[in-house]
Amino acid sequence: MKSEPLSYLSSETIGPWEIYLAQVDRVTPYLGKLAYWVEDLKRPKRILIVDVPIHTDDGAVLHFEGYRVHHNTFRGPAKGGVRFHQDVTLSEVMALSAWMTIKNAAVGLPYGGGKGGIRVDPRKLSPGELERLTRRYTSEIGLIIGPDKDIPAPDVGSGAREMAWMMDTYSMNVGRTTPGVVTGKPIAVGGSLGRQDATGRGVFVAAAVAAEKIGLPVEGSRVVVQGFGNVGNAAARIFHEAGAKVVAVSDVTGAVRNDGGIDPHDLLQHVASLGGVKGYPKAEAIPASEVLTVPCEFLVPAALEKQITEKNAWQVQAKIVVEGANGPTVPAADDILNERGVIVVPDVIANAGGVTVSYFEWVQDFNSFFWTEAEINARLERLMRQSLEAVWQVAQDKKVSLRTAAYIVAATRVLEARSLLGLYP
Ligand SMILES: NC(=O)C1=CN([C@@H]2O[C@H](COP(=O)(O)OP(=O)(O)OC[C@H]3O[C@@H](n4cnc5c(N)ncnc54)[C@H](O)[C@@H]3O)[C@@H](O)[C@H]2O)C=CC1
Ligand SMILES: O=C(O)CCC(=O)C(=O)O
Repeated sequence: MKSEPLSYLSSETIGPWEIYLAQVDRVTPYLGKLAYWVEDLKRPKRILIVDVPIHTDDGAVLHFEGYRVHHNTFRGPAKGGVRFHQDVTLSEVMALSAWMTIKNAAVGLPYGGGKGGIRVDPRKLSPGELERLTRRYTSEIGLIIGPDKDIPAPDVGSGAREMAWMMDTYSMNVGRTTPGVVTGKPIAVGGSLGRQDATGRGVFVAAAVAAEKIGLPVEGSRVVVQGFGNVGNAAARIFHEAGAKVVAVSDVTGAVRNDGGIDPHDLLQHVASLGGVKGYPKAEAIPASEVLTVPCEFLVPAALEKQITEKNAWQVQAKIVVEGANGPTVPAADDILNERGVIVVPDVIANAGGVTVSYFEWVQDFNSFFWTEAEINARLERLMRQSLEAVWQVAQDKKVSLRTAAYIVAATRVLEARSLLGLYP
């Protein structure tokens, strides 16, 4: 794979939306006649900013800012998660929605791209306050969501519980039970088996396919995971079950390392009782910033954007970076890793397992007919394998990084749809 030009964009100044635009600029020369339509990729179709007021438990009124962005709907309804985090910005939600467009197209799901978020630290709200926040937000964005318009799902800070509240609020507002309005719901209200672990499982499959390509055995390999939430902990468990050794893990509370291996199931119990990996007694505490540079075969960033930058990319000691998170690597760091021969399996493929099983959930909800977990996992693995194999081939043929190759596949699908739909009038 040939290296691409070093980027002038510094991680200090670049925001998530600019990162996405830089990624689109890199793919444009490979789009042939479809480049005529590339501006479509650079503009979200629709942005909704909402005020979300709630009553706190002590009777005060608090206001939060919420967003729902439809980046694109050429290939189907918008689809993507909802983030509850204190640093959520419109630029971030725009980028996250655009990455959904690319991801859904890269794996061939019949969706456009959307994403939502509320700037809130959910750890500071009681369960009652969180429920009121989620319900009010759902009503506020109710105009633009729906099973055939835009289907939210979990992202950072939200999970099955919030999806149940969203489904119930939407259902109340439209007067009928509507499971297909959200995915990632609890099984009891129309959720899918396998969705909980699907993103982490997809990360594992992507890692295994990339490893096969370079003759690297997963069994006995070392894995480092940044972020031990839905994606990170599932990925760690599945790697561990496949015989890999998880040697370092971090989350917002801190980082721990044990070169002899950490049992992610045991770590999960520690996190469940103490709220984070900090203080895990069977590993050594290390500075959180060091986790990305611990020697390993697989590095799985599974937290937030802009973690691998031009500052630490030289020190990354992994053979393969598998992006569980969205946007963890800035373009300048992509170039450095490429230069150093570190393979980066990009977010838009590596973490597509979540939305893939969301798609299965949506299909099951429409049919009111539910599949077994074995069927779901097998279909997930097949789709992830096929998608990464196709992207790998493009990367070889065009001599580009896997990220640019994934964008070539995805942008071609999105813009082909645009060219067929035409412009009105
Ligand atoms: N939940 C899903 O199905 C999908 C999630 N993703 C992406 O995966 C990433 C993680 O999402 P989830 O696991 O769902 O979120 P989560 O809320 O379940 O977990 C986030 C984890 O990241 C940790 N974290 C936060 N800031 C950190 C920091 N500065 N350093 C280290 N760890 C930090 C948190 O402590 C927590 O362990 C996000 O980028 C998200 O967009 C991508 C595809 C699907
Ligand atoms: O499951 C989904 O619909 C979306 C998951 C998501 O937000 C993502 O892939 O980044």
